[in-house]
Amino acid sequence: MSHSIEVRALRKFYGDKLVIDDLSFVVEPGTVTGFLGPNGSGKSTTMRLIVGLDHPSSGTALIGGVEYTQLHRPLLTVGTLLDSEAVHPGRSAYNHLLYLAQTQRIPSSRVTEVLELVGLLDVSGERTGSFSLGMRKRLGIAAALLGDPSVLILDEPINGLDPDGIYWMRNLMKHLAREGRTVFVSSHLMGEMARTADHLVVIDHGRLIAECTPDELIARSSRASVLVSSSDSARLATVIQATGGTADALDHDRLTVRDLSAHRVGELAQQQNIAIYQLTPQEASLEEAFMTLTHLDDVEHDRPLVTHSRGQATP
Ligand SMILES: Nc1ncnc2c1ncn2[C@@H]1O[C@H](COP(=O)(O)OP(=O)(O)OP(=O)(O)O)[C@@H](O)[C@H]1O
Repeated sequence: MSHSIEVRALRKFYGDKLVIDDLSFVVEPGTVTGFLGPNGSGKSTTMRLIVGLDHPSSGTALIGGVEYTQLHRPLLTVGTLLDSEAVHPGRSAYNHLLYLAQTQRIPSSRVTEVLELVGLLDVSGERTGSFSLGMRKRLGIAAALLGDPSVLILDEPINGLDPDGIYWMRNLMKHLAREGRTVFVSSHLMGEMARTADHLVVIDHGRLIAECTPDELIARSSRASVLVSSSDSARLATVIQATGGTADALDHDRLTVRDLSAHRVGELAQQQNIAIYQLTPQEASLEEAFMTLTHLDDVEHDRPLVTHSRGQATP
């Protein structure tokens, strides 16, 4: 059975500092949900609250309707890869996983299975202290998958991986979601999230600012633009500005135009007898959309971009 993650009116104070501020969102099974936010916005804290490593000041974080600490054998429901997870450097990969398996009465045959799944079977007898960052991440994923859980909570799993490792992790997360699992993953790498995530939860200063698909976030961005190369950039820029657009020179014959469509720019150039060499709509990247969203003022943050009905689940 698959479980969703449901965060409701979550607040967390550290001393008198409010770090998580009335945060609510839902993560559904069968999807990779990216958890985005600037440094210090509260992603790791939220994940720690979900898995009971810290207590909320108020509000709830439920997995399949119950708190993590109420789960009887948690590794069978939730697999985690959190930054803080430490592995004893003197222990072999196999023994590390075997120890974890024994704490939850998971058969040792599963240890071999997950080692094979993450590509560490050949080095499973080696001490983890000699492992590269990529190998340690794979070992962390193996530990997360040990109990064949329906929910995976992964904090920055891609950070520090080489291109092969990123490709492997991306496909693994998609595969796990296709199997019907709930995959909740934080990342700083917007390009990766655009390729991997079906849904996004975006926070800033501990508050929800968007719960939507990557495409919806990009559509919200005001950074969409048109790249124009022409025979007279300076004159075209003047006309564009007089018509309500903005035009920034990229170099002597190219402009980046905002707030006017490519169609309109073409018409204006024709009216002015300016030759157009190139006219290309530029879709904002997820990174640009994210920058736009996280630089909105507080008033606009009071109206988060929630385009999915799961954001309105019952309290
Ligand atoms: N145990 C703690 N005691 C006091 N403050 C804390 C504690 N843990 C986190 N914080 C503060 O809470 C805020 C959110 O931190 P958190 O690590 O959750 O953010 P993050 O979004 O995961 O950041 P990053 O992307 O840089 O990892 C930060 O201001 C951090 O300093």
